[in-house]
Amino acid sequence: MAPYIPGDQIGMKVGYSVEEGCRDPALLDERLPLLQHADLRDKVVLLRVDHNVVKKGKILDQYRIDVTLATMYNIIERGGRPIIMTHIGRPFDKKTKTLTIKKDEDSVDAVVAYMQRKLRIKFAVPQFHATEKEGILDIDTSINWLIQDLRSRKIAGIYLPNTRWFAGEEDKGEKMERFVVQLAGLADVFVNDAFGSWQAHASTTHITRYLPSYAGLCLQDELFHVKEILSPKRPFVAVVAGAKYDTKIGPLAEIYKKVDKLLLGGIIYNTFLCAKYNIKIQGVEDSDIELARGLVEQDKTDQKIVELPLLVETETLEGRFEGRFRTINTKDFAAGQQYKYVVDIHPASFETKEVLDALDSASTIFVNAVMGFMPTFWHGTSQMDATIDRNRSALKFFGGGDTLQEFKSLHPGLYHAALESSKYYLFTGGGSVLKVLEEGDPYALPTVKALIENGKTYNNKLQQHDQSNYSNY
Ligand SMILES: Nc1ncnc2c1ncn2[C@@H]1O[C@H](COP(=O)(O)OP(=O)(O)OP(=O)(O)O)[C@@H](O)[C@H]1O
Ligand SMILES: O=C(O)[C@H](O)COP(=O)(O)O
Repeated sequence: MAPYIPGDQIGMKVGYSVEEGCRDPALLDERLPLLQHADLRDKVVLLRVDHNVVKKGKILDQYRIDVTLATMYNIIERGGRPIIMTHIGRPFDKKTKTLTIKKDEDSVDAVVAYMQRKLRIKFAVPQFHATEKEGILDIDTSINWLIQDLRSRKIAGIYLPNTRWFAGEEDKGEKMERFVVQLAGLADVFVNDAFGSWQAHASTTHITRYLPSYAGLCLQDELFHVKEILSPKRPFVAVVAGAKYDTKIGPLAEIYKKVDKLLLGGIIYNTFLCAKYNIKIQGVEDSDIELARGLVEQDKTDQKIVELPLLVETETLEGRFEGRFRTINTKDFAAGQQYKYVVDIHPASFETKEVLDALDSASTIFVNAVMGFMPTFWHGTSQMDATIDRNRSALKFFGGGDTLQEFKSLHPGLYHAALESSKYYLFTGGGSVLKVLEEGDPYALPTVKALIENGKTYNNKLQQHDQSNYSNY
């Protein structure tokens, strides 16, 4: 406890301040411009968050929203007026190059409704004209009406439509430039609080070229904690599974060098098995199998990948129908064989000696893993969570939108205990942690690098006033 002495006039103790619960910003790289250092009074603040928690129009786990509320409170308490934005899902199909807006599935409405219920304040969501295959081409000037209401405090905030509904968000050329300039024109300051959204897109990275930009409080926390797995206590085991093969196979090769053991699941594992055993699994693309060959070669000598031997094969993705799914064993794989969809790791895989040895002896475990096709094939993920929890002494880091969401829905008690436990840390982004592990440096994430570059340009100096009042947020 420290005495709290208000102003200069009184000069005596009239209360005390509680030190606990505030992170010391000095523990972060000093090149990173921090929200605490921004001048926010009467400024419109464009805040990028990762509220990518909506599945088919519903929120399954609010964690990623809740951890950004401190940043929102900080902005509003210091006189800023927020325009919030997030991506939801992957509406742009890289293969067909079409952007499909599915209002019932990937709009921000469920997030806005949740925040309004939670905070009892009102947000407005602007509507823009969308084309059929390219999404929204322009932010039109009708938004100025909402900005007027925002400045005059008639509304508490503006929440933009899904950033990936905009043609410029993932573009690399003119459409991106146009979108970024329009976005920047809405605000005075940019704050990035989206640790999970590491990909260099318009609203995460390019926007920093046009506005003074700062790291939000959630991003700061995540950068602080991710350092802990860059120098892990060994043995270090990573479990990587799920669906995002395209963005995760690259980092995996580097991560392989850094771990002692690696367990794979989901589409990533299917692809690896196709490359290793020269088999075919329905839905696994030949081009992806080629990308996995490097990992197979690497593992012939280093033997770090612990095989989960029993898998679940199904004839249909429509459901779990008796007689239409079966257990298969990697021991039976022979070159040239063809399998239907492989949609889960059989729970018994986690009872084999090799797997138990790896997980029970680990001192650090990183989990970015949904083992099966959800919500139907959940059994492998459930067993994985339980097996990992048996190791009471290891530091356990879970990261990823779906990873956390499934952890919560399959083991609600354990999930809530993990939130409070010093042996667990839950990251909002799984792909981001993989990227940090690949780069070996949290400040090398493209989004974070952009903030640092911006700091040099705008020379975001800590103001005396802000330092005394806000450096302990
Ligand atoms: N064998 C499989 N076949 C098809 N889909 C699978 C399979 N295994 C897992 N999945 C799907 O993978 C998805 C989760 O993967 P994803 O890579 O998005 O993980 P994540 O935890 O959200 O990480 P990140 O935060 O990096 O996105 C789930 O929707 C699940 O249904
Ligand atoms: O869920 C996630 O991992 C983040 O929101 C990032 O999503 P992305 O991999 O589609 O960029």
